[in-house]
Amino acid sequence: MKVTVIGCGNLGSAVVEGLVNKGYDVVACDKDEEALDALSDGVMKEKDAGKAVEGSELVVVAVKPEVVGPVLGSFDADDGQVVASFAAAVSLGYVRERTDGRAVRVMPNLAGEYNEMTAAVCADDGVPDEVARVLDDLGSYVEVDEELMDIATAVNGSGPAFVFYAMKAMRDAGVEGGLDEEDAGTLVAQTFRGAAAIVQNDERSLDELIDAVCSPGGTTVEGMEVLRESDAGRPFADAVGAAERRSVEITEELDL
Ligand SMILES: NC(=O)C1=CN([C@@H]2O[C@H](COP(=O)(O)OP(=O)(O)OC[C@H]3O[C@@H](n4cnc5c(N)ncnc54)[C@H](OP(=O)(O)O)[C@@H]3O)[C@@H](O)[C@H]2O)C=CC1
Ligand SMILES: O=C(O)[C@@H]1CCC=N1
Repeated sequence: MKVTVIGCGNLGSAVVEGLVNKGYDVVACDKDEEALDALSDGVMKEKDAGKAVEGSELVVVAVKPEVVGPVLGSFDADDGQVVASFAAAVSLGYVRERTDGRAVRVMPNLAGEYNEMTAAVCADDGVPDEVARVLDDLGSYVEVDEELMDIATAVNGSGPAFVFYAMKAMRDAGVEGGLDEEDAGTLVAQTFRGAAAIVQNDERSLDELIDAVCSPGGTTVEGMEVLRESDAGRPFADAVGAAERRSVEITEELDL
């Protein structure tokens, strides 16, 4: 399957590389030559969006929200092509009005590069097969009503940054305690990965899993007391709330 990705910055390049990993024919389009040069050799590179979308079943638009309109105006899609906006705050209706292709709104994240992304998707008549296949190959997806895209953006689009912040705090504490920075980084990264694997495979709730780690009279219970007393979950919830509000605000400010 041929996929065109327009906008190959932080997010678009991750999507391109994730698709290359899975053997897709990928056409990368960016106005910035350096962004194209940084991509894998197997990728077709094209600066002109009109040429880049020719023959592609799926066109991914991964530019900043304010550039989505001009980009959609720079190529003609037909109704046999799917045009998926991967931009925050850009409504499905905004895309639909600017393309003859089938419009889809996706909120992805940077883990697409390693085929570990999860995405939230909304579309008019269910998720088109082309999008379902690509998102499955990049990781996984959930279909949500459009009114939930702002909170989904905060949770899974912005989410990796919040997780990196928590990881940094734990790594730095490890270094402060005497661990080598690289060793601490390895321990923290695999701890997050392992914890995620448990959550994805175990039927116990998050609270039950916390209890499973807390041996009576042991070490974890002391750490959990610190987290609970300082209500350490609150700033994370507030961060998600702030990101959600900003998503709504961008849509309103730019009439997207
Ligand atoms: N970064 C992330 O983790 C996530 C981002 N997103 C969404 O992805 C989109 C892109 O974000 P991000 O990758 O961070 O942004 P970047 O600025 O890193 O990437 C955007 C790229 O698009 C290029 N570009 C701008 N105008 C055009 C054009 N007319 N034609 C082709 N390419 C163009 C930019 O070039 P130049 O730099 O020269 O302007 C740049 O290389 C945003 O809408 C964002 O909401 C969604 C989820 C996660
Ligand atoms: O920060 C942003 O606006 C984009 C959308 C989600 C992640 N990055």
